[in-house]
Amino acid sequence: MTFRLRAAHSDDLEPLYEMAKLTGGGFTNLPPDRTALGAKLARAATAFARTEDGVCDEQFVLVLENTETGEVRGTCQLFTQVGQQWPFYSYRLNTLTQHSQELDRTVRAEMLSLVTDLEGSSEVGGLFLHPNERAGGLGLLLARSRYLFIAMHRARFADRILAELRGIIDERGGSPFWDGVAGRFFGMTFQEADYFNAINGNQFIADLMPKHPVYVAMLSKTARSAIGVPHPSGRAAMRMLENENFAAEGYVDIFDGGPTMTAKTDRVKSIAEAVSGTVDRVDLEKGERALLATGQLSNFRSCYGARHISEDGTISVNSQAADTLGLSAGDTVWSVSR
Ligand SMILES: CC(C)(COP(=O)(O)OP(=O)(O)OC[C@H]1O[C@@H](n2cnc3c(N)ncnc32)[C@H](O)[C@@H]1OP(=O)(O)O)[C@@H](O)C(=O)NCCC(=O)NCCSC(=O)CCC(=O)O
Repeated sequence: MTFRLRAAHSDDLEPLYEMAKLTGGGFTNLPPDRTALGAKLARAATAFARTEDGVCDEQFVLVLENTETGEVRGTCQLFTQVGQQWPFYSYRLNTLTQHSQELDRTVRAEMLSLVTDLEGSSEVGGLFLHPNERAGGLGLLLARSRYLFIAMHRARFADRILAELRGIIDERGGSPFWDGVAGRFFGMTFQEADYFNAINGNQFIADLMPKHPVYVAMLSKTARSAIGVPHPSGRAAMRMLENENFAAEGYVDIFDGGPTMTAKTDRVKSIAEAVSGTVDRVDLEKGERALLATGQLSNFRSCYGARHISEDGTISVNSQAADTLGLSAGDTVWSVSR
């Protein structure tokens, strides 16, 4: 079976909707709502169509396609500049240390402070692979292809990049962090808020969120233990982010407490190691396993393959990858070791 990533277009609405229904909720970037997904695809079409360089508030959607059946089996997204239309709020976990001489006691209090520190960053998100295709390396293809896309369109992205991981959700679909923090100010369950959020965006959360720092010690044990902890199904995503040099630096989602991971864009491993070259031969038999990508914007496509980089910088690729990407000698290809 051969898989290829490509730019999403409006015909991908139904498969995206079918996948969105499988996420189990709380997955902000992939709501199971045709109107919201259609708007996302329209926004991506505008981003793919703009050819000037420079960072502005845009969003790209990519899909993973089985090249034999044409079926869409996975998706991922890139946001170039968060916090432009509305503030991008996060909770930052801070520590306040105080000392009493009379008691000879030092007390450390952890606090969650509402901040907009990450405003202006780029974001990767909406990573989803159909459950039947998991554990075979396709998740890595999906995630890492985005970094090749960034390397290939570097001027369209900011110098810092973030990824938000979904937080803990209990058996009833509730969020212990929501129940302990924001939920107290909204008069809504997490599921109601999640649904409203999927359809209308999360501005209402920012509007009604308490603006003062929250002392962690005053939260329930279940809310406390959800701070900065990813949903179990997000562990693979977290592992992949860590492998790319992203780190959790104390920022958590104001909604579900899930960790926000950040990195300097040029230090993301797959971006730093991505190289471009002109295709020499397309019949390579033995080479280094690699991710290969080609094409600009709406014509972007990527897949797994094999490469050999010659001393003059030209690159030979295996015939299957060349077929999958439609490559011939003289084309430009970007690659990174697998
Ligand atoms: C995240 C993906 C796409 C990953 O796909 P696969 O499970 O097929 O992954 P894979 O390619 O086989 O493996 C990727 C890497 O994760 C590791 N891995 C796999 N399962 C793991 C687990 N349970 N705990 C820790 N690590 C795990 C593998 O060893 C491998 O790392 P090594 O190579 O080191 O062995 C999928 O699991 C999925 O769709 N999950 C449900 C949706 C979801 O939670 N998406 C993330 C949302 S968060 C988001 O979108 C923001 C983050 C982002 O966009 O990057």
